[in-house]
Amino acid sequence: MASPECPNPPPSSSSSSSWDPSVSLETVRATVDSFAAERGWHKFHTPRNLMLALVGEIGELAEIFQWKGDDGAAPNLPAFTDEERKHVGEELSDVLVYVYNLSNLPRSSSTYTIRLADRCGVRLDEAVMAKLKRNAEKYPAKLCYGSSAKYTAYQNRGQDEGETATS
Ligand SMILES: Nc1ccn([C@H]2C[C@H](O)[C@@H](COP(=O)(O)OP(=O)(O)OP(=O)(O)O)O2)c(=O)n1
Repeated sequence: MASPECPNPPPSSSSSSSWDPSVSLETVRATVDSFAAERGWHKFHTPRNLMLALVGEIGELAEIFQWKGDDGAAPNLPAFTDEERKHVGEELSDVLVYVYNLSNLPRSSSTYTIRLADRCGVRLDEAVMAKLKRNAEKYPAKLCYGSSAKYTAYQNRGQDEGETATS
């Protein structure tokens, strides 16, 4: 039986951004897995620690949206500066990285992360690859192997030893 016609059909897509198909979620997962292995960090990436890290990154994301109001945080983020928009992409990337490490979490969590980026007009495919590169620079394997300390703990030591651990 034919389905009844919708009187006001929605537009087929409201998407303002796109996704490079060469950046797959498997690329993100595998890159983070190598990143953790090269630093001896699998022992820190327990479900408990990843869940807490995920909540922390969602808090950082929420902070950028705080006080913007409904209109300011409408699709494509009209009240956000370019810097804030870039920051949204970075925090969404961290959320995606941690959600995807918690592979037992419902995949709807990554769906919401990707959908949110799309509605913000943020290219999450580009942002997440840039953030993964940045993470590797911030946490030089030689300096942080086997340690769960924040990158700020290596900054001075890195300069002394000719390594980079930039903020
Ligand atoms: N033990 C760790 C530490 C970091 N990361 C990765 C996942 C995130 O993508 C990013 C998080 O790094 P930071 O904890 O340094 O947090 P931020 O990048 O948000 O830096 P800041 O808190 O200075 O804004 O690095 C990880 O996988 N495991």
